[in-house]
Amino acid sequence: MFTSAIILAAGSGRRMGFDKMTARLCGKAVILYSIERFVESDADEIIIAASEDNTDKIRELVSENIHTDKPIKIITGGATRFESAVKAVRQTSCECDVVSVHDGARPFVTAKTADKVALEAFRHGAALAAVRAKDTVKICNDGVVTATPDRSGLWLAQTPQAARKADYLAAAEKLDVNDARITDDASVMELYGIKPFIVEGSYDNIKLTTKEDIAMAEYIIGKTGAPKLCVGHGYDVHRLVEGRKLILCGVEVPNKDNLGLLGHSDADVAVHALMDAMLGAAALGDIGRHFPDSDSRYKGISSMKLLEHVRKLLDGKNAHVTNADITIVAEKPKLAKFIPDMQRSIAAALGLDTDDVNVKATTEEGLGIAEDGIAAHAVCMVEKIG
Ligand SMILES: Nc1ccn([C@@H]2O[C@H](COP(=O)(O)OP(=O)(O)OP(=O)(O)O)[C@@H](O)[C@H]2O)c(=O)n1
Ligand SMILES: C[C@](O)(CO)[C@H](O)COP(=O)(O)O
Repeated sequence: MFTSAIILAAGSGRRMGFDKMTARLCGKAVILYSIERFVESDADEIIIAASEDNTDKIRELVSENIHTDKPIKIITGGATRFESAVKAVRQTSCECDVVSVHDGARPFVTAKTADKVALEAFRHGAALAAVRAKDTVKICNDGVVTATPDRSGLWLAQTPQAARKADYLAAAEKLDVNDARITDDASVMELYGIKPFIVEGSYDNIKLTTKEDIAMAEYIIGKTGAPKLCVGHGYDVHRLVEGRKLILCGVEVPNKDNLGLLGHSDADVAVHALMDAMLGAAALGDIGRHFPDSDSRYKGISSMKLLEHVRKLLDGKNAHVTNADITIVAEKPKLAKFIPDMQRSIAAALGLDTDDVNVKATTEEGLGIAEDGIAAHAVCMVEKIG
């Protein structure tokens, strides 16, 4: 069974008041929670329907945070949820048997529920995650109750909602995208004549619709494992010699004395200190252990490449840097005018805002090690989830 997961992120967030897909929830963009669960699931590919306004940001979030061989495609959604879903289904692989549509606004789906819904859709034609109604439900007209349906048969629909691709497309052909009865994918299948199978979901699989839902989502994250904050510190020194490039925080610093730092890699002492701080916070050792100078693969390598690798090591532990502060200790050359570029370079490498990265330079008043070399200290905060 080939399953295509579709994550809907093309809504306008009108009731929330801002784009909820790219907003951060405990430090992580909302859309990333669902993408990670579908990467973990048995789905064979992921199609994200984004809006014209959030496509670039979502593309950036995916490329910086999601490391998988699973194909991920980002398409432009439509004016309604149904239209976005249909556009995405049309972009699935020709091998696809089952399409499983999920609201990007439901960050707490689990891979297990996603797999169960897809499997039951393959067996029964359509399936959805849902929970039993806990409250008594009233049907009203003109402000007065006209009926109280039997609660034992009432379920609250969640996502994912899945169907066989061929049936979903055939149903879409027959239906009007603006049909007010279509509030979810299960109703598409019902109107087509297929009875969706219910997979009992979790009350935690809430949809972020209004601002109050954010507080609930933070509570759920706390319940399932509050993010733990860990601090890390790194320190490094390299000797200054003639005839090498001087690279600091990934930025080349030209200088009249033609001085650069000596080392097995490009000897970017500031990035080395930062990597040690990150590895320290995540209890992953130090750069000597991960990139030994006896290994020829690292000869002359850009330390920014090593930083990319360290970031992936942290991702593997569900750990993300939330801010970094680097102090470069150098008597020469003067570094002030290069600092904004250094901050931008580190922020881009770590997927942070430039406001979350600080680089500063100081001397040792001619009293210390910085006479013949450059040293760097770095501290960073790392948030570990789960
Ligand atoms: N044209 C649309 C409308 C909605 N959605 C997606 O469908 C899901 C459920 O929609 P909802 O919670 O209503 O999101 P919004 O449409 O963004 O919210 P609002 O109705 O308040 O504008 C969300 O993941 C949303 O991004 C979509 O992909 N395309
Ligand atoms: C699909 C859904 O999440 C099931 O509960 C819901 O119907 C989406 O509704 P919205 O009007 O797009 O918020």
